[in-house]
Amino acid sequence: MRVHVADHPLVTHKLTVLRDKTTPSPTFRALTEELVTLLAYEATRDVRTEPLDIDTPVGPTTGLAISNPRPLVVPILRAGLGMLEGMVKLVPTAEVGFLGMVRNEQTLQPDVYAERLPDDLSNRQCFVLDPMLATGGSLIAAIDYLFARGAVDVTAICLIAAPEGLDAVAKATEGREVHIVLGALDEKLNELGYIVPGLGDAGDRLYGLV
Ligand SMILES: O=P(O)(O)OC[C@H]1O[C@H](OP(=O)(O)OP(=O)(O)O)[C@H](O)[C@@H]1O
Ligand SMILES: O=c1cc[nH]c(=O)[nH]1
Ligand SMILES: [Mg+2]
Repeated sequence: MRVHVADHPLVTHKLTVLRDKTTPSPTFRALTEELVTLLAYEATRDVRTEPLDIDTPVGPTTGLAISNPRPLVVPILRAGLGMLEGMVKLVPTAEVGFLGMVRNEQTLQPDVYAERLPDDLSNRQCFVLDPMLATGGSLIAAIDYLFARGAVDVTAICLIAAPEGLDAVAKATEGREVHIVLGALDEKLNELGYIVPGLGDAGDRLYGLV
């Protein structure tokens, strides 16, 4: 598993505002979208492309285009939905699938309550969006879904991760092509399974519902 932690002052600045408990939902949503765009730049570094011949007003040249089959972007509901617009702004030709998951707050195990993905993902590059990688249970379940359908590689974009969750994902996905792009790698998980210092419950902060 390849992990990239963004080391850029713009990312850290925006994350600092996001973490602040006084930041209201509208600002939180705007910053989440801006952050995913910055992280997507790194996450799409290995997106598959093919040469494309075009004519500029001055003459012919060969550029490149994102190859078919198009990349699949999969936000994990709810909180991952806050990252979708930022991602598709950068990769407008991507297809979008959805996975709805909620972590049981007692067992910390993810429950899948919605799934809308293409049946056949063979030869597809997939980009999973979820702001928080805590125990890793939700991301492991999402990655398992995608590989079970034939995905060839999966890149997850997360704003914040805990070291415990990152280790769990690395173990569970050994031997598979999995990349993780993070805005920050935090200190630890607390006894309730929240990332410390983290930003609290990302879904609640985005959408204000419990
Ligand atoms: O790594 P894990 O321990 O699995 O925790 C991370 C998950 O928790 C949050 O979702 P949550 O279950 O709160 O659902 P929500 O997005 O609807 O708030 C977050 O968006 C991840 O999906
Ligand atoms: O810190 C955490 C852990 C899981 N889910 C969140 O939204 N935040
Ligand atoms: Mg939540």
